[in-house]
Amino acid sequence: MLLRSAVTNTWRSFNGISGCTHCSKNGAQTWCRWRLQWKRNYRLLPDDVKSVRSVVNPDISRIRNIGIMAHIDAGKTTTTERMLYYSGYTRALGDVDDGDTVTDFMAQERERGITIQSAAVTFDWKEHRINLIDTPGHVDFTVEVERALRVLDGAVAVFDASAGVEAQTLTVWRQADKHCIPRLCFLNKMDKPGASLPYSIASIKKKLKANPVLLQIPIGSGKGFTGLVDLITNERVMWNVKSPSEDGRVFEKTPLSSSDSAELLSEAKEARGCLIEQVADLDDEFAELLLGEFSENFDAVPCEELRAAVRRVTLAHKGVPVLCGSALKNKGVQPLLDAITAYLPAPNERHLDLVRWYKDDLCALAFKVLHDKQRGPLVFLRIYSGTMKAQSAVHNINRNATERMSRLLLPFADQHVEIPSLTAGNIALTVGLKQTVTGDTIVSSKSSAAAAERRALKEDERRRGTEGGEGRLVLAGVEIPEPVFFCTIEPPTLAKQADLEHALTCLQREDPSLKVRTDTDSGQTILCGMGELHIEIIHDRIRREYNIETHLGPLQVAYRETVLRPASTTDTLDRTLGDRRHVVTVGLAESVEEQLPPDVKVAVENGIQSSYLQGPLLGYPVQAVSTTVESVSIQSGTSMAMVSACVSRCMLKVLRQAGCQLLEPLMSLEITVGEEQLSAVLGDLAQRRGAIHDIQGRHDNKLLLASVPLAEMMGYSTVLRTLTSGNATFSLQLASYEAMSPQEQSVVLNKMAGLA
Ligand SMILES: Nc1nc2c(ncn2[C@@H]2O[C@H](COP(=O)(O)OP(=O)(O)OP(=O)(O)O)[C@@H](O)[C@H]2O)c(=O)[nH]1
Repeated sequence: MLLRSAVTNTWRSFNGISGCTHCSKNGAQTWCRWRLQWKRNYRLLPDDVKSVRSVVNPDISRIRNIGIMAHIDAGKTTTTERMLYYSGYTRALGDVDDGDTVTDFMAQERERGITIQSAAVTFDWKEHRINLIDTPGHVDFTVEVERALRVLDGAVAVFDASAGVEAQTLTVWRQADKHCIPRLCFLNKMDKPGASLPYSIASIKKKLKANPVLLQIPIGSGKGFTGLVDLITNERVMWNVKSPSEDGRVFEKTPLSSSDSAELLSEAKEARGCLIEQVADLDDEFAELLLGEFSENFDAVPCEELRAAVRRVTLAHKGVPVLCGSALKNKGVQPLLDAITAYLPAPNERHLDLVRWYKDDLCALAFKVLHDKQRGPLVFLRIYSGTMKAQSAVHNINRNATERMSRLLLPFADQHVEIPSLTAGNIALTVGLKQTVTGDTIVSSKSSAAAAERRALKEDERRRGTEGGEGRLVLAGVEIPEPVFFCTIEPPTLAKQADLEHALTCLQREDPSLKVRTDTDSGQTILCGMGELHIEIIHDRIRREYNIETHLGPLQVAYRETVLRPASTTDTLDRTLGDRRHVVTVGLAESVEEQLPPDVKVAVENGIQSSYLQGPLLGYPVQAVSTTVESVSIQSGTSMAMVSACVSRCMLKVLRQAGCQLLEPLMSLEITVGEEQLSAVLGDLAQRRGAIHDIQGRHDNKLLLASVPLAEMMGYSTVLRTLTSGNATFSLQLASYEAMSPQEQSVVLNKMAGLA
């Protein structure tokens, strides 16, 4: 608390001062005040880190559940670290490159300088509670982003201002669109020589099809980037104040005046004029105000009105405010925090249909599970309605199970603060929920779920014709994409198999994109993941966290299978088990599914679905095939399991008749590379069956857009590093599954059969 008041005082003493040591006539006096302030701060710094215990349940209108999302390396973690520091929760500025950040707390994150797990941090900023989730930028961890977005009310998209919109930004932007999440853009890395505001704005318009609303313009560029003009207030915000630690906490905010350069004044005037006009175009209330009271001088419109209009525009998804700065050089983060509280919505401004059935009863969504060796599974929950209390029983609708929650915690990166209760709008961390997994809906009791069901039914009756059913009481879960890579995993000795299985079960609870199965032929355990890095990290975690040295088999591509032509067939299964004879005949071709009794229909569907899981060619999942049921005849006494078995056998037969073919994952690839190395990269891609779609200029670099089969991309990061002496970056994303040519397919088949 002491630290907080010191920070506020420091800021206040500079806010509104018309000069400082570098630019004012009364510099000496300012310098003195500044020195005094710093002395005071320094005395307070060592022990006075704020405690989240101070405010536990803020008013819902003052909560912001915010995600930070971007392409890899745009600076999300660095920005988050600054936020924690300026809001007074950390003593020192964490640095990704030094491996001492708060949010990247896993050993692998610190070593590699990347975010793997989304971390939730709670802090307050100017009377607002901010629950912030720093999400990974690497495509292998897209599921983490999806889980976070599911429970957020707003997001900050961070960009490298020298690169504009990059491949993964586009993916996370679309994810945010799907969840209707209002956003802000932060153009980071303005200190880089190639940073460009116009380029970034143009790429936001072109690639994201968004409507950027520019709220700031930078002052200086590259190394000379020293501050920005706040177009809402028409103030100059400068970080060139010399401070003992250069940590960016001290900055100077002064109204633009005639002492500023004519160039800056004219640039700011033009940008502010554009902002006012743009907001008036997007918001009728603001347009009316302008045309009424301020028709003579638009510029005189009060900044509060402009700010309120920008907020309405943001919440209505008509525009996206754009701010700029340099997190690494400690510039622009405090105004970003102000913008989060000013423009992004509070939980009660987002509307979820389902929540109204629960009224004031508890309704929460589990969006992440962490496995803690001492405390067991820790479940992250977003509370949508009601209150969550420690030491209470809760009901999991998806599992139809009542569980006891022992403790309730506020998540503070890898540290957790215990609290007695938490209200709607907050993000909680619970201990004791052993059955709950990602995507489950938690309510206070079975009877509260029943009461919600009655309310929903009543509403259905009133509206008549509205779809009812079980689904309406559970919150939508998280979509998990299918893995593209797999490999075998073996423990060092058979005695360790059980430990390995336990480790994999725990890791799967944490990470729904990790799939584990047993190969039916070899009995080997198979790990399936989203990419090379994903599998590498899992391997590493098993070693470090569970102390098991496992051996991974070669990484293999997860192909798919499909059919070449239509086919139909029938099959009869006649089997006597004990004293019971089971006889079933199935014909697969034309649909008569509607006429099947419900239990038979389920059994037939099970048989069809199970045969889709393993195609006849190499046992890969079958896709892009539709099966219709022509006839089913069942002798009395036949079990439904036998019906499913007969359907599966018939499916295998019909799929073989239809002739199967392999589909391979085709990736879209983006490479940023210097002009001199471009030809080497192109030559290499040609050998990888790559198709080049476009080569664009990006400052001094080239941006190469291509598609390449995943099978050709193993170990590509090392190859690219060697080819370009480390001067290129790339990103890879699954685009589609494409049919392989007969020659390529036979290479794969021979390889699998051990012939090549
Ligand atoms: N020049 C410059 N570099 C920055 C800035 N912000 C971050 N960086 C550097 O960019 C690199 C990536 O920063 P991170 O904060 O880890 O980026 P991230 O988006 O969290 O990365 P992932 O979590 O791995 O996706 C690090 O080397 C940072 O030091 C900035 O404002 N200017």
